[in-house]
Amino acid sequence: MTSSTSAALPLSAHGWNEDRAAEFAFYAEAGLTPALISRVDRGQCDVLLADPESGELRTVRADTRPVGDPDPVKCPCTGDWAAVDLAAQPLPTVSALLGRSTAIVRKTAGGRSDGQVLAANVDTVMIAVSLAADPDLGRIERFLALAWESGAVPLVVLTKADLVDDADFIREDVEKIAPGAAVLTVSAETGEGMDELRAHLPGATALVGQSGAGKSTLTNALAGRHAMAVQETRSVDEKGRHTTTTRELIPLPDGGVVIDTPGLREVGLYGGEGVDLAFADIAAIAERCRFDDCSHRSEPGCAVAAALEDGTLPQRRMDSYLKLQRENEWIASRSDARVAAERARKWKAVTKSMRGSSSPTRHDPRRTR
Ligand SMILES: Nc1nc2c(ncn2[C@@H]2O[C@H](COP(=O)(O)OP(=O)(O)OP(=O)(O)O)[C@@H](O)[C@H]2O)c(=O)[nH]1
Ligand SMILES: [Zn+2]
Repeated sequence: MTSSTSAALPLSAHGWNEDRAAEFAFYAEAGLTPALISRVDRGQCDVLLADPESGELRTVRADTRPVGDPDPVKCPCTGDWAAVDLAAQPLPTVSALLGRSTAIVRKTAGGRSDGQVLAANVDTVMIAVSLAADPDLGRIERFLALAWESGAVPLVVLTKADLVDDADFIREDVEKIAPGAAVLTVSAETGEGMDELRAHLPGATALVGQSGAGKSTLTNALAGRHAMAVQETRSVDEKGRHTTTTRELIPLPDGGVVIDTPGLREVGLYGGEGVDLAFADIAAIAERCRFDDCSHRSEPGCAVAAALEDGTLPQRRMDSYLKLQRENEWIASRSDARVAAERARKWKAVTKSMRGSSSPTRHDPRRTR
């Protein structure tokens, strides 16, 4: 066993594995320590690491400025694995980030087309939905698209089952809009469904959902301690103050981690295949269309139109699919425009520097090389 893996031993229960150790070997030679980012603030973060002396898991404050990036998606985020220089003064520094196995990326709130990483390296994205109000199917579909796109496995958890009599009926409705994902009902209050939930959560889990959905309550139940503050009143469901204000990673006593995220009001998608995965049932129907490139508008032999007609595919779900697809296309076109603008800017800089270095023997830049 190399010193870098033995030093990281307590981290093995929380996601450190051979792939990460192999990627880290380079940094181990430079004397850096492997660490898991548990929360990020402006310019600094908390990391979990194995204390080099005692071998115990310990939280350390570190400077993140060396790994800052103009692209917010590349900035350090909760769940990232990092190489930390513990000897740096006045504060340990994060010298590098390891590659991410998964990342939950949403479009930043507001009109901009930047991405924002909610959590990195999670195996499961747990979508918490309160049973205290009628579930908003469109919103769940949106969260599912975000979850599928992350590369992790989505899991829908209907919370506060103690408040309703028809939890199982609601679960059946939600299962219909969540192809490929498990849907569970739980109550943190009575403990109902909690064992089944635990069985679904090996490894790293991120909790997403609206404010008041019960994410922090679930995090505390899973952690077996009061790790996160919980809303005081129960009447604020679906609106109300946001209790959780930062994304926080909590190591679980039996291994694995949970990342609690603040309630999300706006969940803009950030492109990719997530929408198609979330609506795999529609893709399956479309395979039966007569034409391979059927637009499902007016073509003869359109299986999607037939499914809408006979009600096997609800119009609401089709509309939701088209809406999320359009949103994704908009983001894709925006990032294409951004790439083109970036390229133009670089080209301008290159030609400018060529002009600046003009000499009597200057060549036509198009003909050099
Ligand atoms: N009856 C009942 N109430 C619950 C249950 N789980 C959570 N609650 C209540 O729901 C409210 C919101 O719970 P939180 O855990 O703070 O919700 P959150 O999703 O973390 O909210 P933000 O931190 O704002 O994103 C609190 O008053 C909880 O006590 C449950 O299983 N049953
Ligand atoms: Zn069709």
